[in-house]
Amino acid sequence: MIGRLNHVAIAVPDLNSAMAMYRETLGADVAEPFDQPEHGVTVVFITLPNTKIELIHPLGDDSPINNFLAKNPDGGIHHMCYEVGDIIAARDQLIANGARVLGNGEPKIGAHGKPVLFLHPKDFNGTLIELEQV
Ligand SMILES: C[C@@H](C(=O)O)C(=O)SCCNC(=O)CCNC(=O)[C@H](O)C(C)(C)COP(=O)(O)OP(=O)(O)OC[C@H]1O[C@@H](n2cnc3c(N)ncnc32)[C@H](O)[C@@H]1OP(=O)(O)O
Ligand SMILES: [Co+2]
Repeated sequence: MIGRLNHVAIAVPDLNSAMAMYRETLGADVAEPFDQPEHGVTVVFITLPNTKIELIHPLGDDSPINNFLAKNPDGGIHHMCYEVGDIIAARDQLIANGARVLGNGEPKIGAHGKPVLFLHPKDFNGTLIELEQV
């Protein structure tokens, strides 16, 4: 069901210093930040030859990453995003197998303009999984 690794997301307490570290220290191709109010985060994409890194920072008081950053004040790996061909078929198969889909179960449009869903980290060895339909 899952295909390519679309991105690895890292929650960061300071977007500007994280961008500078990837751009200057690690020499990566770092894009400009953009707000995703539907998701409660500000996002910066970093393009690597084989995948992307997504720096995420809370946007608004009820950001879904607030608790994570409170527990991990230096930041940390927040989720992995895997590509799927049909997100509704993937969702229904996951639910049938007992996995918990977060939110109301309906895909939202993600940072690439494509439908995304999240799966509960407690069902996947402590890893929050994002699915993106490509
Ligand atoms: C724009 C977009 C895109 O790429 O297109 C994005 O990625 S948006 C990316 C941001 N959006 C999302 O993350 C949406 C989906 N996420 C959520 O709904 C939430 O963040 C949850 C995953 C339900 C966690 O919510 P919250 O932190 O408020 O709950 P909580 O503190 O009670 O956590 C419940 C348990 O899960 C653990 N936990 C929480 N976040 C975790 C994470 N990222 N990875 C691994 N474990 C995690 C906590 O430590 C806790 O375990 P213990 O009980 O053992 O302490
Ligand atoms: Co993501």
